[in-house]
Amino acid sequence: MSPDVLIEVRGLRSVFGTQVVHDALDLDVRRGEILGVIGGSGAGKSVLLRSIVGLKDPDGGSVRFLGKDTTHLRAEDRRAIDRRIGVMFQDGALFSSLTVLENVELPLIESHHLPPDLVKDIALLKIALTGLPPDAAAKYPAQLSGGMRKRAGLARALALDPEILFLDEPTSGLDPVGAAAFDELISTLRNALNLTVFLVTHDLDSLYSICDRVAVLSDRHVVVADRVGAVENHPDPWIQACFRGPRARGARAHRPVPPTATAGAFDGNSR
Ligand SMILES: Nc1ncnc2c1ncn2[C@@H]1O[C@H](COP(=O)(O)OP(=O)(O)OP(=O)(O)O)[C@@H](O)[C@H]1O
Repeated sequence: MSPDVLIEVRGLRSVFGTQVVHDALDLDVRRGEILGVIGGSGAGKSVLLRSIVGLKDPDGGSVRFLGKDTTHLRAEDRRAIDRRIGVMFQDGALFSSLTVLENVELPLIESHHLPPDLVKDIALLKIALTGLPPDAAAKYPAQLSGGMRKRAGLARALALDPEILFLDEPTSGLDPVGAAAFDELISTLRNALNLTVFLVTHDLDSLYSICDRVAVLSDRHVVVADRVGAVENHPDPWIQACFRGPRARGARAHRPVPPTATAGAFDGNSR
């Protein structure tokens, strides 16, 4: 396994009853990249994310994290890998009975034996990193806007200083300005914190503006994983329908010039 590959998925099979969601699925996640994962509704993007982060056992094949097969780990080794992974689910998946601060403190309390004051300081730092105002820390999730809840979910995903961040449709439900700001935040954090980002999305603007590579799920496997400029020319019918539509034309037209800092963070960034 190349040292540039952080996660290697090989021959993944995922089954629910009689439904085969993934079959012979291969995918590499390279260190430092923002990998966009797209596909039609029900193509298996979220199940793939859950399989990689250990929330669903593969029904076949393997998931390797830094060369280590994660499917047959002792609990202690699983916890060590979990500490290197941050996950932000679509709705933020915050505990409604806890404040934002308490939500972000929780993984720190569960994983480290740190003094309460230090836990609080680290959590407040993560909250600030995501651009939330200081008064958001004391609020409950129901008192926040959708965009603020997503930032709070991101702060919690960053709590343990992960190497790799998994984001499940982070811009869904945001207005275009809020979605663009969230994209920029992800790109900035990737560069500042040397993160690798696995981004499940339906948002074509995100693909063009921040993703180094795009993996397309169709027909139970990854049809192509490449720079967006190469993916959009792939002959797969779903890809053609996706990238030839009016929304893709709009996203391409607004493609920003990649910042030089982004280019430096990932060698393969050559959109
Ligand atoms: N726990 C589960 N039990 C049974 N079926 C499941 C379960 N989780 C997912 N599935 C099925 O697996 C398939 C893939 O689901 P998944 O959520 O990964 O799709 P997706 O590509 O993320 O879709 P969307 O873009 O709509 O969110 C769907 O048909 C879904 O119904």
